[in-house]
Amino acid sequence: MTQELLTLHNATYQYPDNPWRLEPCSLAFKSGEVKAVIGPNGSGKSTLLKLAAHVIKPGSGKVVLDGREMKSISNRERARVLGYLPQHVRTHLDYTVGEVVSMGRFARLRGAGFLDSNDLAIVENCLEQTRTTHLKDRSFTNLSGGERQRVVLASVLAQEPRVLLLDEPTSAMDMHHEVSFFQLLDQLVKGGMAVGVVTHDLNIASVFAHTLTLMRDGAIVQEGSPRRIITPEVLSEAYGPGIEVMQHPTLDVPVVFPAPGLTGEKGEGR
Ligand SMILES: Nc1ncnc2c1ncn2[C@@H]1O[C@H](COP(=O)(O)OP(=O)(O)OP(=O)(O)O)[C@@H](O)[C@H]1O
Repeated sequence: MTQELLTLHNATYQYPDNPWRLEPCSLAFKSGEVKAVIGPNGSGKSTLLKLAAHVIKPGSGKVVLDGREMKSISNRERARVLGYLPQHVRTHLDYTVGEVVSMGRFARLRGAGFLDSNDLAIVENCLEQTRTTHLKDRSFTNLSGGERQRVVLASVLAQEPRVLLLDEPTSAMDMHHEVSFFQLLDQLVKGGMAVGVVTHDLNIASVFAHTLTLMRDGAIVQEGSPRRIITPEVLSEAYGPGIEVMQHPTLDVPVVFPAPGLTGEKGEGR
């Protein structure tokens, strides 16, 4: 049975210096499910995820993690249940990949605060799962964008979270690495994790997500299965016209293309 591990109840948010506002949002991240949050630039996807991860706090409404209101949970407790990967991970400090992934264990360290053999085995396993073992001794700052994204996932997985929130985690990956990344998410949810992922790749979302949450202008406009959301009618509510949807040639899912003639110079006049 799917269990709601993280829920937003009419959560709103307004940045201090910006009239833009996240309208009351209610949604649940469930065990066994990948939920993709989609929508045009500036529609509020990252804000929604930051609220869910307690990086920012709701102006009204509430966020509940594993049955407890988020504001009553300590940072350490939260990090044992919830892993959050922001859109941009910046570091100027010269850590190795192994060190970056080991940092994911901090919320779970016991005793004197050193990694024991169990922690080290978990770090190795997270490197393997994300195919980054060969990068272990490299400096994190010298990695390519796609390599960094795999390493920060490894670090978040080292927390052993039950809920994983990922903001555009594959934006710098080539298509094969993107597919293996989503295959890993699929395995993780089969093991009982709840995953929320912001992505602009509607086709990868159609293949791997169980539910799509579509946003526009700071509000959730639709939620449902890929088959229900990936239609020209529903998508155009958020993205406007110029969308074509077809059946994937080998998988039983819809795929989406910009419609030539409506999307700029290349399509005009064809
Ligand atoms: N720190 C901030 N301070 C003020 N306004 C912000 C801040 N971060 C985001 N915004 C504004 O809030 C709105 C929603 O931004 P958000 O990053 O949630 O959108 P998004 O859907 O994730 O966009 P994108 O697809 O471009 O990443 C935008 O108008 C943005 O300019």
